[in-house]
Amino acid sequence: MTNQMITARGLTKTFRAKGQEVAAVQGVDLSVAEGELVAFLGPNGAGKSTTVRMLTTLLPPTAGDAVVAGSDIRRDPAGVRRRIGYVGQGTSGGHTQRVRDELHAQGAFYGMGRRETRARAAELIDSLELGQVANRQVQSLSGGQKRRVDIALGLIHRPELLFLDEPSTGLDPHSRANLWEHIVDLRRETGTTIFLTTHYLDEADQLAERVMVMDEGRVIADDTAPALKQQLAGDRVTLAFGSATDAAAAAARVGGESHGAIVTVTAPDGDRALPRWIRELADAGLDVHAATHRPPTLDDVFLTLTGRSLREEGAAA
Ligand SMILES: Nc1ncnc2c1ncn2[C@@H]1O[C@H](COP(=O)(O)OP(=O)(O)OP(=O)(O)O)[C@@H](O)[C@H]1O
Repeated sequence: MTNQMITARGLTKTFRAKGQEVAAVQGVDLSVAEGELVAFLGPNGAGKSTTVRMLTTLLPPTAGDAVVAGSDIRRDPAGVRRRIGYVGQGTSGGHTQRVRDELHAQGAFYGMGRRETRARAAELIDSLELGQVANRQVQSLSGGQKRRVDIALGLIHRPELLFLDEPSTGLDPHSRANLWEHIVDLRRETGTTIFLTTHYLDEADQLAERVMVMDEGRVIADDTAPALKQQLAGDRVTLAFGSATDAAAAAARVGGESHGAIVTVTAPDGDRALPRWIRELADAGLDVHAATHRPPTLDDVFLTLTGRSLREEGAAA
């Protein structure tokens, strides 16, 4: 049987701020197996960071329990902290120390010996391609380099489980892609279990073996990205007609929606259904002038589940 690295049951956090209650996390159940790379996806304010802060023992839950890397978060928080790495949002913001010294200090913090710390720091500097900047002050680095230093700091004590809270927020697309490559490589080399939060759909889609979608304090979906897309969204097919009347008649036949002369329809195997629809509609005297087909995205999944688009919310934020 696979060992579980995280098991949480009924995890709940209610904040009281200015006389108001905020139900940030509402009874979350989750399991992460050893070696998995899981993305925790959701819009701003969904409760992702609050969940991670409870799992990493930075915040006591209002209710519920969790066992993380073999220790109970309430009974043995020190045990959890010893075995996990945590990279928060903007951890190494304004450090005046050099990269290498920062890593050495972190090793000492975890009680590692001098020789072991130095060897481990050198290894991480190498695998995260920080060699060129190892003697520079952290505060002088680019956003992408700083995030790689954050990850090295989180990994210095060889944790079994690494939490990355929005690792690529604020990075340009090139630096984000570069950071993902490093995360994937590290994972392949070390087998570290990784739990990352993100509100980037493509990040969750490309990086993670499993995606948990969170909204308004609850986990509303939990599966692989292809399974979520297939089960909850389906292919999106768009058909164009010569008139709104034709489109309305066609929509009724194929089970889609018409907007002016355009029909949109969602189907599990839209690519295969398309030629059949075109034939059947032509037989009924409804000429398809143009047709497009696109596979579903995680945003379609979120839209199906919540009626809202995560992409628009992300853009608004
Ligand atoms: N210390 C706090 N006091 C009061 N409310 C809080 C506190 N921390 C978080 N919240 C609220 O809890 C909810 C969940 O916040 P959380 O930061 O967990 O969301 P998130 O999914 O991580 O969002 P983001 O993607 O913006 O980081 C939000 O409504 C937030 O305003």
